[in-house]
Amino acid sequence: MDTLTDLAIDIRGLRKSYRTLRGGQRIAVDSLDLQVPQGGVHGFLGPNGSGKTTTIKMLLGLVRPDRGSMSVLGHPVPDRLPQVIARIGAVVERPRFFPNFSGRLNLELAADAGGLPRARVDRVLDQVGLLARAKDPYRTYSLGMQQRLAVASTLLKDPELLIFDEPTNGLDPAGIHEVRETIRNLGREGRTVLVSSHLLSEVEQMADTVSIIGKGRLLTSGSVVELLGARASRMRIRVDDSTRAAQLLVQNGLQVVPDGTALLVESAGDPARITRLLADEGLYLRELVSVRRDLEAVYLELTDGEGLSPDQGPGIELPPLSRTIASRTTAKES
Ligand SMILES: Nc1ncnc2c1ncn2[C@@H]1O[C@H](COP(=O)(O)OP(=O)(O)OP(=O)(O)O)[C@@H](O)[C@H]1O
Repeated sequence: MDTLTDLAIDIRGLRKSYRTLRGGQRIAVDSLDLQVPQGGVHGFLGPNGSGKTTTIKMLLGLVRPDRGSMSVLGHPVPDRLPQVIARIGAVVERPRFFPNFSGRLNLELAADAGGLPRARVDRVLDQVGLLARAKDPYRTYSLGMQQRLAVASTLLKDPELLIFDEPTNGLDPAGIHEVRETIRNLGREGRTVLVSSHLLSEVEQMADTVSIIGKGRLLTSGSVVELLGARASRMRIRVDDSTRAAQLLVQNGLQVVPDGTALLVESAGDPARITRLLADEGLYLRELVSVRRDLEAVYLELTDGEGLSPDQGPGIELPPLSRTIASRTTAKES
């Protein structure tokens, strides 16, 4: 995401406020910066009410921003939206299809309405894995299938950029899996997909890059690997004499933080080195756990911070790791 031309979406300083019933003001989106690189799946993450839908609606010209600039595929929007809309497919609200018509007929009608060739219908049904059920009435489709039909209808015009607002909301695990796979495949085809969600684990599984927002502001963004990798080599160790162990590790150039009765070793590298350093001094590990930072932990740290005050700008530093999930190698020597 380096140069402007690499960006599918570029949002700067976007703001939208709504009037409340009591005559006050609710800021839905507040000085938001969002850069989405071209190609692949970009997760747009934030808790409920953090401004994702409002942002997406502004991008699509459905809601007028108070201020800020937006460009999509190199065109400033909303001014140049008519020039670029044919290259964008979006599913923002629950799609409406005729319940008694088949999936195929529904798409044929959508193709006719959009002036698109009916010949594309079977191709897009195949892309979302619905070809085998194309003849069945829409009302017999599961929620996951209904959502995939909505995705198929956006694919009719073969868009470069796809925008999905919480596409797995209300789906059961099987439906979530189907929709997730469909989205992943679209990213692999080289399209750009912006997908909003409040579910980190879900985005972690389908996104290449991610932006996390809270209270209408960007908290952090980057590749999923970068965000997860930042503290990937942190280890939690437990020994009987943790004071001596900490001194020894620090003397050997390692950064050590107390964690209850355990010690956290930053950038620990090869666990064998720690094991050896300690054992050479007669300190034996009771436990060694590698602590992997997953997106869920990053998200919790950043948004848990509902204490985030309105004047805190974008790109705040990640706070120290207070919650860690995952673990998984436990070596015991005693
Ligand atoms: N039309 C509106 N009138 C007044 N307030 C609104 C309107 N639309 C959104 N809001 C408020 O703006 C804030 C952001 O809402 P938005 O729907 O964009 O968040 P979101 O991140 O998409 O959340 P969710 O996942 O729950 O939809 C919320 O406080 C919401 O109540």
